[in-house]
Amino acid sequence: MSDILSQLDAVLAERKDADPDSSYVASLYARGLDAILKKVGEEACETVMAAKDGDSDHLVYEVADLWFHTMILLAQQNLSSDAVLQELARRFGLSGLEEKASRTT
Ligand SMILES: N=c1c2ncn([C@@H]3O[C@H](COP(=O)(O)OP(=O)(O)OP(=O)(O)O)[C@@H](O)[C@H]3O)c2ncn1[C@@H]1O[C@H](COP(=O)(O)O)[C@@H](O)[C@H]1O
Repeated sequence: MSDILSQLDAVLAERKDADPDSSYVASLYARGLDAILKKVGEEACETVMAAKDGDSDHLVYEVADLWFHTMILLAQQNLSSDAVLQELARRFGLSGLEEKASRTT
């Protein structure tokens, strides 16, 4: 299923050259970083509210919106979901409690 992330990454990269009037993603790029960050913040709040509702379909819908907008943020910063997947892979199997205890700062 992570294939959809790489397919979407490819679309998000293509949209950098697209007409903002013909693409939602291109319109967000055109509005700039602050507009993208505002959408990420809104979608994070909507995710919290959906979780509190206890409606699992609604929660999945809102998390999809949040992932989508964070992927736009990564693309705008010349990154992709692959960097995040690699970071999660690096952490895999590393206990969060042990990692916290090993921090020097
Ligand atoms: N996955 C998505 C996706 N998820 C959500 N959205 C859009 O994100 C927008 C913001 O969602 P909201 O629920 O906040 O809606 P809203 O309140 O009306 O939005 P705003 O007025 O605040 O912008 C809506 O227009 C949704 O349709 C998406 N738009 C596009 N994609 C993917 O991105 C691809 C490229 O899209 P375009 O750039 O539009 O061609 C598509 O083929 C899809 O694969």
